[in-house]
Amino acid sequence: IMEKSLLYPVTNAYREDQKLDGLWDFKFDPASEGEKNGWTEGLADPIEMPVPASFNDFFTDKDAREYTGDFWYVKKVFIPKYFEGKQIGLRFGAATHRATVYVNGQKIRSHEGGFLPFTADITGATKLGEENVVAVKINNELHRDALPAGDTMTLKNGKKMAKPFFDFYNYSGLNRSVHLIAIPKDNVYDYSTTYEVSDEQATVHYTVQTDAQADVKVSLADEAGNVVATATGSTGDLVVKNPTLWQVRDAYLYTIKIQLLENGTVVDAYSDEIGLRTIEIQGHQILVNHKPVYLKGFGRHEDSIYAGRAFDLNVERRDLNLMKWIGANSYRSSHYPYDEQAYKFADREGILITDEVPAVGFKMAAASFLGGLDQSFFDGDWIDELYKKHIDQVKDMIKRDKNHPSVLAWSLCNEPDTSSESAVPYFTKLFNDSADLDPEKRPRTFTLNEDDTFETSKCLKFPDFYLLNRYPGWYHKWGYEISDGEAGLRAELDEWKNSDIDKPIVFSEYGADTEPGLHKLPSIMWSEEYQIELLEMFNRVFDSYDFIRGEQPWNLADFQTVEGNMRVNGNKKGIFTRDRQPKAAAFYLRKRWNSLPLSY
Ligand SMILES: CCCN1C[C@@H](O)[C@H](O)[C@@H](C(=O)O)C1
Repeated sequence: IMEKSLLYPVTNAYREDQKLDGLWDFKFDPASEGEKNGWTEGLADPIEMPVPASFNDFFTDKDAREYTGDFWYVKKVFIPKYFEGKQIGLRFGAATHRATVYVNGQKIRSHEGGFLPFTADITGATKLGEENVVAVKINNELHRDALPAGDTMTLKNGKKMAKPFFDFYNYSGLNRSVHLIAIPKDNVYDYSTTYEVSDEQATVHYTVQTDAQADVKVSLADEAGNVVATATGSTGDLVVKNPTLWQVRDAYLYTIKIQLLENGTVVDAYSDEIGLRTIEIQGHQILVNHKPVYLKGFGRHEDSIYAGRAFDLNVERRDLNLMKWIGANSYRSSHYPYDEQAYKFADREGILITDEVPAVGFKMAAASFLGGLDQSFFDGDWIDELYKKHIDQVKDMIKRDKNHPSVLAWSLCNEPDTSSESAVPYFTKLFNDSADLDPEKRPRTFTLNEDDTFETSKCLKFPDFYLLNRYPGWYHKWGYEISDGEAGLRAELDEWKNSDIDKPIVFSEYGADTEPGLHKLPSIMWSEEYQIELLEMFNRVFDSYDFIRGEQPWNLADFQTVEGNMRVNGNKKGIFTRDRQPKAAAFYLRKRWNSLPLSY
């Protein structure tokens, strides 16, 4: 059935894709009475709610902005007669954090996980040539056995409140587009590619997945549309002479075209843009097309004013221009998989992405920083249930994103508690169960925070390269003490240097909250001058160790978090403000990064 496909929707001679963006009827359901009261057929006195968007920041009253629990979206959708004989589906880019889909009052399916797509097969529930009622019940509560990890508490006044174990606001809703799709009964439900490249020749080993008894024809066209290779069969090789490889900050995209034929007649087709390139880790080096790459970039968030965590192509265009302006070549999709369009954009711009699942907050220390307990997260009784959701979302992330040239690596967790032995069985399973998911076998890793050093982490054997999150100069040894912070950082890196570990290290987080426009001579914390001094300290250290192969300060831009005495209307570690304007550090980093080779 179509629900197993995560292929991005397309419109062509055999398939149709209609975006259902716009205003939906919306209503909170604090008593979870929606089904009982017939909300699957329509909402009484609804609010008009934009999709895609988080609902939170549209509201003027705090109960609505902070609302935690069930809520409904309902929309009348006309389904044309010419969909007759096709498989008809609703494809959700993301429903945060869990959803149940109804059509004309009939329950179709549920889905858990607010940052990855799913399709509801509505073929049997639709009336063709008429309006159909689509109803989606969403819940945005946080739990320790779900991703991203947190708690949901009930206040004395009976209202629920999200308690995230992570440092980004629990923006919720239909944060990405909903698509009405129609595909042939006999269809391509997935494909994958692996590569061998040299300057003289590139080979694309492809595999096409279909349940149909059909012939498969595959062709590869260059940017001018010239067919450069063809093949037949559900697996095969496309050989390209004198290929134009996909390079970092110098992208080139070919179009792979897949056709299904029955008795010589094409019954389905699917095209996609791919890049001919390889990714390897060799010793301390990260290689793209067999050449070392040095990562310059950021941790990011899908975050902007008005629509919260909605994917916004306008913001993505601006962010990629900022990254090009500053000399970046990469970013981490912290702390969750982003909308597919972000990867397509990065494919075109030659930007490398470390793709991260929302396995964030797996650390009670973070929780205690945010109000949780102080114990090893992996000793919790919630671990078995959590693991099921965790590996399920790793599988979906890799299945969804595996064909993007921009994807460099998979980050399977952000800052887990790896200093306790109880993390080892969890990570053993996680790395065993994820070993064969990516046909290209790209590197897998997770971020290590201050408590998880060379000395203390029990899980250093798992990552293919290391992502270090380090905050001397901010969360410890800050201000005038930063010289001790530098000494401590050097001491730890000397341990890595003197160890037998021969894998690359990328600094995936470091930074200072900075209030734009705050200037002080000499510097103080929160001033723009201090943010630069902190970056200068880290860069002095990076330039002292040749196994450090990437620098990705936190964060590209300021972003929203829970309110708290440690946050001034969100996290201000941005090199750019939330409205994407430069702090002084942006000009400092641009100077440094443009003095390094563009992409290597
Ligand atoms: C020490 C925790 C690691 N890191 C996670 C990230 O999500 C936060 O925004 C960042 C910070 O606190 O600025 C810290």
